[in-house]
Amino acid sequence: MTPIYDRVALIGLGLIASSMFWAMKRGGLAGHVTGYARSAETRDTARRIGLCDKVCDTLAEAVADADLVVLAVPVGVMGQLAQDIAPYLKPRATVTDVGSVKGHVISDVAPHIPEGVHFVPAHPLAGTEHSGPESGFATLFDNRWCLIVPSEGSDSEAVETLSRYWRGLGSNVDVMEPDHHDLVLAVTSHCPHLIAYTMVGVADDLRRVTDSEVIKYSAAGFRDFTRIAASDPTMWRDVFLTNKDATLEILGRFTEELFALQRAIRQGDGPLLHDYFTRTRAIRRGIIEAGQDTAAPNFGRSG
Ligand SMILES: NC(=O)c1ccc[n+]([C@@H]2O[C@H](COP(=O)([O-])OP(=O)(O)OC[C@H]3O[C@@H](n4cnc5c(N)ncnc54)[C@H](O)[C@@H]3O)[C@@H](O)[C@H]2O)c1
Ligand SMILES: O=C(O)C(=O)C[C@]1(C(=O)O)C=C[C@@H](O)C=C1
Repeated sequence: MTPIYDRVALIGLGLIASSMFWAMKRGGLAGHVTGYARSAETRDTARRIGLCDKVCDTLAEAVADADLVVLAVPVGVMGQLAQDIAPYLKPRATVTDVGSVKGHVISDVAPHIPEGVHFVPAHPLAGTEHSGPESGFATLFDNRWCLIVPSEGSDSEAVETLSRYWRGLGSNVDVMEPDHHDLVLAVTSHCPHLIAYTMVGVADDLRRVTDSEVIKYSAAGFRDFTRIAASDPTMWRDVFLTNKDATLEILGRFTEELFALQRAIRQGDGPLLHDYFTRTRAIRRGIIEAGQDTAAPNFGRSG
């Protein structure tokens, strides 16, 4: 297959960048891939496992000839990174990101993108609780959505080429406005993570009372929470600090619903609880019927 980009640079060699590298190789999407990570230890690991055709010791070398530069670092440092790479970008290159929040990333990154370089933000709706260069795998993006969130004035040809690239990585592609993206993700990803973090925190408090029983008798529901709550603390701190308005809006609604259910339990209101759970079961069934239940733990992992 003819590569979609001759040269790709991956900045930040964690779960998403390493999965992208293996998926690019599988699909023959890039001629040559450079990689850069901040720490020498991560760069050494990347070299040892054959991640990237060349692992560079400087940002300048990694991005210099790249047709596509992928920012795959926590959302809180995207702006600084864009500023650092700006002087070395090739004219007509495309810069993209994979950050979980879009509005904040766009306002932090866009001002640093030089004239003649295209900026096309994106977000793959695929991940695991693991992080780092060794956590990636080629099938991570298969049959998952990637949302392309063009910033003001994004070049339409650059958007089309990046969409083709994401389809080559295995994803379905949709285009979305930044504010809408951040609200949708607050509902489907950000607040569920916060709730999981909270529930595991509650259990941890309780553990002091029940000793190790929380771990020993951990039921499937709680275990699902602990998987999510094991996700990278830096990444998730940055998500909440940068998607503040949308997550606070959804948490407000969540708290109201929780109070309503709490009152139903106190008042022994069985019909309310039954109706509520019937409605939520229908949502789950709708997801399965739409073929979207690809988020099960380790879905698609080979080992
Ligand atoms: N993990 C997921 O489920 C998931 C899914 C979709 C999108 N994302 C987004 O993708 C991005 C990367 O997440 P990940 O899961 O690959 O994280 P990760 O922790 O596996 O990797 C992030 C990498 O960025 C590096 N890094 C951190 N600060 C840096 C800096 N200032 N300069 C250079 N490198 C720096 C880290 O050392 C690490 O190698 C984040 O913006 C995240 O929001 C994550
Ligand atoms: O499957 C998981 O472990 C994830 O948390 C992946 C997940 C999600 O919430 O679905 C997490 C953050 C992203 O930005 C996109 C995907």
